[in-house]
Amino acid sequence: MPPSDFKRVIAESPYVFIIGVAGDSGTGKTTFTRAIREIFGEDLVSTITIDDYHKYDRRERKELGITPLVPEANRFDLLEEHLSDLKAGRKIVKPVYNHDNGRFDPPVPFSPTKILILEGLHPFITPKMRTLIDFKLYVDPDPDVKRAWKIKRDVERRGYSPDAVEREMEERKPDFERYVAPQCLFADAVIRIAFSKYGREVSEERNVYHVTLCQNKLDRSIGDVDLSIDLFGLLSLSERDFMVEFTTEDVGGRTMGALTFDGELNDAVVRKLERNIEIQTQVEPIDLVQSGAYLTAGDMAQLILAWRIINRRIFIESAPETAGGEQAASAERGGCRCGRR
Ligand SMILES: Nc1ncnc2c1ncn2[C@@H]1O[C@H](COP(=O)(O)OP(=O)(O)O)[C@@H](O)[C@H]1O
Ligand SMILES: O=C(COP(=O)(O)O)[C@H](O)[C@H](O)COP(=O)(O)O
Repeated sequence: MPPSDFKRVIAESPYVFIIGVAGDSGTGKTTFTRAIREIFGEDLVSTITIDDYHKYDRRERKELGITPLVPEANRFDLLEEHLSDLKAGRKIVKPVYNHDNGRFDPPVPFSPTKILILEGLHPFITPKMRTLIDFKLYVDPDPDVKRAWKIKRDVERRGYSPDAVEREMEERKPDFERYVAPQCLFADAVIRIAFSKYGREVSEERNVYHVTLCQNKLDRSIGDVDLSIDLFGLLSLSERDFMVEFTTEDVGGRTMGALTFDGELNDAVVRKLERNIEIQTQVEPIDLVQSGAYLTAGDMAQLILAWRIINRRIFIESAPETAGGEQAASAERGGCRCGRR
């Protein structure tokens, strides 16, 4: 497929490709989802947040003494129905949860786009949801990163006090461990985020993190992307600290390839890498360097993930009958999370 054809092929195909993004509150799901929308274009991508499918409003949850992490506090039957409709190209009328007041706004009409992102606490919780989702991502920041992100966001944008956020995080921990974390066993890719090894202030001031992308093996590669392309030569062009490492990691009993980045790359290096990916895959990679002269480790992980999602989408175009199957180990196996805590 010529590079420029990729978006046209998606736009013209009837297939609705669903990307699921799972993770705890404040782990970067919405931020990541926004980046994917920018990469593929607003006309092709829309997002559903699973918070809209809460069964109870904030006051009712308080009265019942349950957190939104408990599956029974959510309308997964309705969500399954809606996902099936959207996958079949049908419009839905979607509920809306309002984070400002903790209540529900009137439902809104929602039309399917060719790429649909489903993000929230439980996208992989039922077998049907797992079957409907084509690419599953689990975001897993270190507890100290998660704490810093969640406090900042909930204080600045949702009107909570830092103490209230900390208290809530503590209260939610058992339900997180029980109902949200095990979903990483179903993921095609897991993103782990730690503060930069070059210093926490580098993370806080320049948004540079130590990011590990754990991935399943590809269904079928659209060309082996050889990232070893004189990587040393490339990296020595970089004006700032940058590291890349490839290992394998145990993710709940599965061995996944783990690609770790930390630091920043300047645009000359990134353009060379992008060009190399383009030549090898025949898919035009997303132009990520437009936003600034430096690309962070997190941007780099997003680029690889976006390429991986494209790969899966092309695979489905060529073999639609194999799409959406159960791919990972059962969550019952071992009952562990991402195998690292
Ligand atoms: N990749 C990232 N780099 C830097 N900060 C991030 C990143 N992802 C999330 N954050 C911070 O964490 C906060 C919560 O992220 P958000 O995407 O709203 O989480 P979620 O949707 O999982 O609840 C954001 O407001 C932002 O401050
Ligand atoms: O856990 C989450 C998920 O949201 P997100 O992933 O967007 O943080 C929220 O706490 C609930 O949706 C309700 O929260 P509240 O009672 O605070 O409205």
